Amino acid sequence: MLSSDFANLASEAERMVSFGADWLHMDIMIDVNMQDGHFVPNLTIGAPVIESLRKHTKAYLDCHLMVTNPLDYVDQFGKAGASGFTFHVEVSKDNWQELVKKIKSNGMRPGVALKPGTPIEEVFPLLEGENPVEMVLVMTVEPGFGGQKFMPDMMNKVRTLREKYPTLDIEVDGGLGPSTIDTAAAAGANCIVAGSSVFGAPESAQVISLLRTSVNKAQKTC
Ligand SMILES: O=C(CO)[C@@H](O)[C@H](O)COP(=O)(O)O
Repeated sequence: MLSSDFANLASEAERMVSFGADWLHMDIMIDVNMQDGHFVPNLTIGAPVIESLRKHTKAYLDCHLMVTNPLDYVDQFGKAGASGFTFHVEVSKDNWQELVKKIKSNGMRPGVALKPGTPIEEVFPLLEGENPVEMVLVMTVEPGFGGQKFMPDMMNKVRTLREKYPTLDIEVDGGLGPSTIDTAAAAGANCIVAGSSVFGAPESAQVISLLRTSVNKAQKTC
């Protein structure tokens, strides 16, 4: 939803659901009380906006927390009605087990994300054991802004994940659209985040349908 009209978020959400979106991907960029800056060079929305939006939609709110201390936000987002809570592995190597437990106890689905420069091996521990994350978000752009160019090199990460974890939900995020979806789907991605290619299209519903068809051809959708 980063590409949507934030002044009309509820109606934009309803519009995308009516066009066939399965999930609404919410880019959360809200580091506060940070001495050393922010996890990403941008600010967007926080839990109060999720709480307001939840009053207008039953859609799955797939929250991607691009923040330095995700543990600080779990309770807020759970109470606000978030469906998925995806944190970054770069800032949770020491406390991901606590994070996953807290996310689940708040009724949300835990996911882990990684930036383009982070090796895929860094998420493997979070997929093992009795309390694993349930989705991996492979960033295909540097997080912080929509409308950037898809990074095809990230598909090696998706292929590696798909081979190792055949039933895992693998989400890709950044520069996905009609010209890049087949590459991502063929690599094994089954959850597709698309902002500017959908919101910027004259026929958004057609783009959503094209994305889904490509993934269905390659494998099942998430
Ligand atoms: O998390 C991010 C950006 O930080 C992504 O969700 C982008 O917002 C995707 O936008 P498009 O590349 O699809 O326009």
